[in-house]
Amino acid sequence: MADHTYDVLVIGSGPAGESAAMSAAKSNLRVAVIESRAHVGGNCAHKGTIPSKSLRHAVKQLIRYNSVSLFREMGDTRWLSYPRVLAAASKVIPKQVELHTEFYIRNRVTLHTGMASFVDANTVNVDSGDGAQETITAESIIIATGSRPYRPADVDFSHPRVYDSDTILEMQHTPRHMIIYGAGVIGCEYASIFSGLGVKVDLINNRDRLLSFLDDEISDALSYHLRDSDVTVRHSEEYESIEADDHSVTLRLKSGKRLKADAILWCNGRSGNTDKLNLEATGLDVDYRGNLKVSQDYRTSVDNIFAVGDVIGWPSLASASFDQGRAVASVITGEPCKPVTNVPTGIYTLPEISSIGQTETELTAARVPYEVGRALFKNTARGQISGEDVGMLKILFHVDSLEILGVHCFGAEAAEIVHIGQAIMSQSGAGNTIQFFLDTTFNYPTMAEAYRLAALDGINRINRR
Ligand SMILES: Cc1cc2nc3c(=O)[nH]c(=O)nc-3n(C[C@H](O)[C@H](O)[C@H](O)COP(=O)(O)OP(=O)(O)OC[C@H]3O[C@@H](n4cnc5c(N)ncnc54)[C@H](O)[C@@H]3O)c2cc1C
Ligand SMILES: NC(=O)c1ccc[n+]([C@@H]2O[C@H](COP(=O)([O-])OP(=O)(O)OC[C@H]3O[C@@H](n4cnc5c(N)ncnc54)[C@H](O)[C@@H]3O)[C@@H](O)[C@H]2O)c1
Repeated sequence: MADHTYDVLVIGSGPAGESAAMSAAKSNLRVAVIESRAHVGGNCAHKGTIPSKSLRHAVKQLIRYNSVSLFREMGDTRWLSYPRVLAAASKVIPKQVELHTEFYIRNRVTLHTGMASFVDANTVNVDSGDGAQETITAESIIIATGSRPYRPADVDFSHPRVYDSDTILEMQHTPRHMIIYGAGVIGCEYASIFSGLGVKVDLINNRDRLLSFLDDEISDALSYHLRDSDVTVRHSEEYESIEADDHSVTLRLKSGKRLKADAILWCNGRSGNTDKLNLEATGLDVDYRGNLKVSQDYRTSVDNIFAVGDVIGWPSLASASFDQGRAVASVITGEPCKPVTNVPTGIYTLPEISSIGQTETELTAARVPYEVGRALFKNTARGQISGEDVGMLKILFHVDSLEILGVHCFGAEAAEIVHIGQAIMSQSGAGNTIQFFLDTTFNYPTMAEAYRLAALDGINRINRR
């Protein structure tokens, strides 16, 4: 049994754990990371963000090949199987692992491979699974163990027709018809992926509209485009039972409906990875989803134990997890903590969706006098040239001060485009104004032109009053 002592011990090597470890190491602290998987990168690189975005990219390329008339001179439209697209998409994972492994080497962060469990508030046992055990002590411990798909006990996930967002990355055939249960971000993204491959999709939503945190117009646009891609969205439904046999899977809904398909993808929620940590040894409690509660500076109720990333719940994004990791390292090194707020939304459906700031519904409820400036991608030169002309940029701004209050976008590269608006919104005082887009010369033709068009549209609406 080996013993090690560090200033900071991080459990988990996803975006939250990695950025906490690298930040602490750069402040000359002795840092170690424990990771149960053989490779670093977390669920982000192996099961979540990276494989799903890579799959979606491959599908998008296929759709493009099949829809652009110029390519017809090279041959007929093509169909690719899910395993084939998956194989192409999976190539990015080892590249990610290599990239992230280098960070540990360069920053002299020691990596221990095995399952971590607490012995006490400063001591963690690492079980490598082959009988070897290590004991590690550290002054500060950061829990960054992430999350996994939530699996209700009455659904048989061992059946080869029943998948969740982890096991779908092992599916070795292409269903003709798929049910996606849960229309959160993961469900909507996979609905785009499978419908893009020509799979008939039934998307079951527990709520009465898709992604209800989005601006209504954007949510409606997503519904329209999913329908247009042969996805049947069923709102306000809940499952009664899921039964699978050799030939099909049957989903019974509480409303009395019965749906049959070749496979079902369960996308209804996630649970924090805390069950293996032996938290009893520290006195820490978790909520019913296995998540830890932290204060503004990411400290748990035990003074030297911190938690960041998916294991603390909302917003459960890789983007936010990276920043939470850096923030917690600054707390440990005694610097002021910058809590991670104002996180943009980037949803990689087809079409892509992204937003920052308030929605029309929120502004109306708060009685803020606002105006809307819109630009349709089909009216931009870049959109017309690229053929990616489905989409819209919408800027919400205060009618008196012209302060930008929200930016909502759907269409090609929406997740990139939103950052221009975010940069202006983050300017203090009079720096945050829609006027910026009228006073600044942008490259042409670019999708950024949509900001100028939207600003002109908005200002013209005010001038017409
Ligand atoms: C399908 C899908 C798509 C997504 N797409 C996006 C996206 O487009 N953009 C975005 O910003 N976010 C996205 N997310 C969310 C994003 O992946 C997560 O927010 C992010 O991975 C959380 O990072 P983390 O560091 O908290 O944990 P994770 O990435 O979950 O990593 C935690 C690590 O801890 C390890 N671990 C767990 N328990 C122990 C233990 N006891 N001992 C040792 N090691 C342990 C795990 O093996 C894992 O490697 C997506 C998620 C999913 C599922
Ligand atoms: N592009 C992106 O940014 C992106 C892509 C995919 C996933 N994600 C992140 O992954 C997270 C999970 O997404 P999702 O679509 O699975 O779920 P979701 O958070 O939208 O939840 C779906 C449903 O499951 C329920 N639920 C969640 N956890 C549960 C639990 N442990 N027990 C019981 N019910 C539970 C929720 O209340 C909701 O009704 C999201 O928070 C999202 O931010 C982000």
